[in-house]
Amino acid sequence: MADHDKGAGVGGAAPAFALEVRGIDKSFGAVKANRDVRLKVAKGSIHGIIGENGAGKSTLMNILYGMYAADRGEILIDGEEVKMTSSAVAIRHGIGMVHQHFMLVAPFTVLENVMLGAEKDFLLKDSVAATRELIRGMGADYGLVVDADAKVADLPVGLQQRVEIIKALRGGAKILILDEPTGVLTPQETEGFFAILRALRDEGVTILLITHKLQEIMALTDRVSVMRQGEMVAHRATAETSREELAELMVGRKVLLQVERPAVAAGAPALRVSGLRYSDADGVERIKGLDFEIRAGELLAVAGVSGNGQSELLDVIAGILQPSDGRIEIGDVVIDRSHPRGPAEMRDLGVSHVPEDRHHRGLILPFDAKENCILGFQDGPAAGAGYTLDRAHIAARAARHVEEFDVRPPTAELRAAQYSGGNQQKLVLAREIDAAPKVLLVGQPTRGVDIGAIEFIYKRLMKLKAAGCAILLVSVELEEVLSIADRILVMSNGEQTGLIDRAEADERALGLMMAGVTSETALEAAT
Ligand SMILES: Nc1ncnc2c1ncn2[C@@H]1O[C@H](COP(=O)(O)OP(=O)(O)OP(=O)(O)O)[C@@H](O)[C@H]1O
Repeated sequence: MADHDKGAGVGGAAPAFALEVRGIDKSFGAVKANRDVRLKVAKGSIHGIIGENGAGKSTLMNILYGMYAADRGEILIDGEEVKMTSSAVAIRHGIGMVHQHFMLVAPFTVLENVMLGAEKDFLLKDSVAATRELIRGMGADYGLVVDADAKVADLPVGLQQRVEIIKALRGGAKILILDEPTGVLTPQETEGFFAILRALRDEGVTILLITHKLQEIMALTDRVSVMRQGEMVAHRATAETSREELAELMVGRKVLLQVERPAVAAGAPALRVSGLRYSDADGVERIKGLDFEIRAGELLAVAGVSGNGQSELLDVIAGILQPSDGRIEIGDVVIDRSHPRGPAEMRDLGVSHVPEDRHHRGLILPFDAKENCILGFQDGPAAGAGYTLDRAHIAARAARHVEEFDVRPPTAELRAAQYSGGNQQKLVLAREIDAAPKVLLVGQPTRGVDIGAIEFIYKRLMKLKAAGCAILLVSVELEEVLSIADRILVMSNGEQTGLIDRAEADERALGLMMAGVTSETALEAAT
């Protein structure tokens, strides 16, 4: 085991460990997801767990939470060994977990969700009043403020996450596991979330945080452990390491934390959007008049707090939603209310789409990677004679995607659900980029993706740009927007508050525009 620990135990009494893991092994068929994993987590600390996609982080957390049985190894809580045979056992021992994909019941209220599953326990007596009091207390003590009577479906993701945390803590959890908690949060929500975690730590809660964002590790954690290919390869005190060192420990080589943007001379307009409006089924106007164009070889990034119309913009251009007013032009083809086009027709015009939600839109999780690699392309060369599919073509195509996009494990035989999050994202990107699109629509391309894969995805996007593709990218990550965009469109409440060159932009000005300030005022205020 390559367990080189630096900066541990600086004199004084031996630290108390809330959690200790010894020699955990776990295989899925031939895949060794965890190998002799060892970990010690100090009480009342925030401990980061990092590693590439597929390194085995979620597997380890699922074992700690009793969702998977380890093949071998021990788990100690407060120094006592516990057989984690189910989540109920984990919860009884004070472990709470917030999953990457929330597990709330959308039509229920916050209160109902917090009660769900605990009806028999502490909430049985006078349960509604007790739960209401619990939610109020969590707000007062930790900043987990949320309206108990709001319907979960109506809450922004940041508040839904608070509900998940309240649920995880409701039985008095002392160890909180968070799997990629900020992947879906806006920068503003992330700040609030950090404050909550610090408040919890100050109250003695031990937090295990899985994240791909090294700046979060640096800003928030006390210690950090690195996993690679199923093993724990290093442990560090956060104060004694750097983003660069952590990136290298994770990937096993130096990683470029900056993207090289090739100088591409922009060509003819490939996508033009004028006076675009969209109203949803309830008549609420989500897009309120957008005007922009993207030339061949250009990358336009849409920045904004999520829920400000960006998702709808991608869906309207992809042909999933129809505009209520205005027009879209792809080359010389016009799409408007009287000339609507569906997703298949947009694809035929050369528009590829990497949707924001890979689980619901990008993949069919029970299908294998081969089947997923032809979604939307089943009528092209993948089609065999009559109503059949050309299996040999599909297998070759999937194998190419796996190879070119470095999908791990390197096989197209698994069901999409069995790949780790980042590898699922690579499968979607591979399918859409392989179509050599004229226009690529991408939503949150690096959500849940590790640092090596981010570097790779950016390179592929730059290559596509160099080949003359016009790219429209939606991202809540300002760092991402600033590092890869040529121009930036800012949306706030469905309106276009700015369209500026990247060279003119900085985080402050963008933040102001995202809050609804127009670009002239924002740029002036930022200088
Ligand atoms: N239920 C499963 N069945 C089969 N293989 C699985 C299953 N869950 C995980 N694996 C495999 O185990 C390995 C570790 O996956 P895991 O999800 O733990 O990685 P991770 O570090 O959390 O990755 P990511 O950062 O992408 O979420 C991967 O190779 C994955 O394909």
